[in-house]
Amino acid sequence: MKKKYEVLFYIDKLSTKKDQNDPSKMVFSTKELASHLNIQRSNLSAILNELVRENKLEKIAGRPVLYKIHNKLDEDDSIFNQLIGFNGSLAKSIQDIKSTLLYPGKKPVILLSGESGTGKSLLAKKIYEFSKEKGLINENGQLVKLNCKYFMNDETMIKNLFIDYGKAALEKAKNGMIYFDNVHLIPEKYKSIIYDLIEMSSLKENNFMVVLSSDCFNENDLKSNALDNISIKIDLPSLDKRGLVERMELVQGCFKKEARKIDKSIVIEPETLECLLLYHCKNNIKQLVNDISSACSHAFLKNLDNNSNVYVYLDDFPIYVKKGFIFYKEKSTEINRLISHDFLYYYSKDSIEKIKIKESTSAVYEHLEKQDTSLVDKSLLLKNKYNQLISSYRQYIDKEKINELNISKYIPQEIIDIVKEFLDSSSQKLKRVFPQEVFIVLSLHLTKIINNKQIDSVKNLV
Ligand SMILES: Nc1ncnc2c1ncn2[C@@H]1O[C@H](COP(=O)(O)OP(=O)(O)OP(=O)(O)O)[C@@H](O)[C@H]1O
Repeated sequence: MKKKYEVLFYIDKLSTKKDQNDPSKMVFSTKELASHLNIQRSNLSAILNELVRENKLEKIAGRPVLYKIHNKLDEDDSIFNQLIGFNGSLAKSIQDIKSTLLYPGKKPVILLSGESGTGKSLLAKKIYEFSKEKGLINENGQLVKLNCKYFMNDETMIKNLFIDYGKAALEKAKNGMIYFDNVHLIPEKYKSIIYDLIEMSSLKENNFMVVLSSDCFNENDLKSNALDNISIKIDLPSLDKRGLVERMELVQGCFKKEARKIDKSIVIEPETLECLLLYHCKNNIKQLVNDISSACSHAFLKNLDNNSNVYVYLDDFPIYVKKGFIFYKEKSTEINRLISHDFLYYYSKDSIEKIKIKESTSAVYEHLEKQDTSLVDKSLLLKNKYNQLISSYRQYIDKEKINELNISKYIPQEIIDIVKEFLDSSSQKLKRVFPQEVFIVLSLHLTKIINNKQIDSVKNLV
């Protein structure tokens, strides 16, 4: 690693450890740094001045001259910050990768482990870009990707990996980086090629960095001697483990990207966003990205003739996306915090806007009335709307301690009678008993609709 980055990384690390509330403790003299880093003072001064010129350090004039980090490394790290989750589920992994890369010594070998579609290739690309920016690999060094998937069943290809295609790839990766994808797919007897690859990477005439990726389900297959040389293993979380806030960021990012592609705004209903946050994505982010992209192209083709915004409906997605509603109940609190049900979401290439919709024009009801909405979709939509209704009224009912005995304080008697009659006859027809909560919610909801939200006792409802 270039000495310059060793110095910068060291100061950044010390600044993190020192008391950040006391700026006087975040500064360093050349003497102090020279003794810690074991670099001659004259060489160190030259490096420090270069870092000041590059705007990475600030020089504080005086005796002795002091230096401090201009921007913390984390703050000016625009490469990893492009990843969704850089300050959340990926924060520790990114910090570990940076520390490993910047630590003096020979080039590290990094193993990225995670289920399919969790972002291994994208992270490998960011490692390449970061390494290039920090001078760890050559300015002209290329990123070469070898996917074991394509030669796992082809013995000749595996054997020739270092002779034909492989040789050409190694040549191309000289002074750059090789990303060896899906290494767990290499048959056991050929695993030693990974070991050879790692050995070759450090030879002066090759000098490339090695990043490997593997599916975490097959980790045991990797525990062969061939992989003893790995410097660091990074586990990428599956989409379920990233949490809904990050998933929302991913969904929003995808719609913005699609809007950029078609150069039009994309309009999404809140119910669609809910399903996208909740459905089971077997192939993680990759599947989410693909499902959103195909729905957008489907909607775009339907709207080809007009110049207005492209509306992407739940119907444009496959049925398994719509089934996301099934999980609404267990995640309703978090979903309600993230998605506003009375708004339509407009995505353009560089902005997201929310526009209020009236209850009467709610997209859900429009959908229910549409001829081509299937019965399954209708029942899913209704079930979801019902769950939303219950959870939004429940807070109010709990707060006001409303029950069957005191409900007449809040609801006109005619409405109470109508709801009672309706539930009694439904109960007989459907042969089921409705809980008290259903009676209270229906009464409140009906009052709210009839009075157009003007009754004092219910006007604060959602
Ligand atoms: N942190 C992230 N932020 C934004 N987009 C991401 C992130 N991680 C992955 N993606 C996107 O998800 C998709 C899948 O990512 P990627 O191809 O890197 O996954 P993978 O783990 O290599 O997949 P596979 O195992 O199938 O090869 C890509 O479109 C990528 O841009």
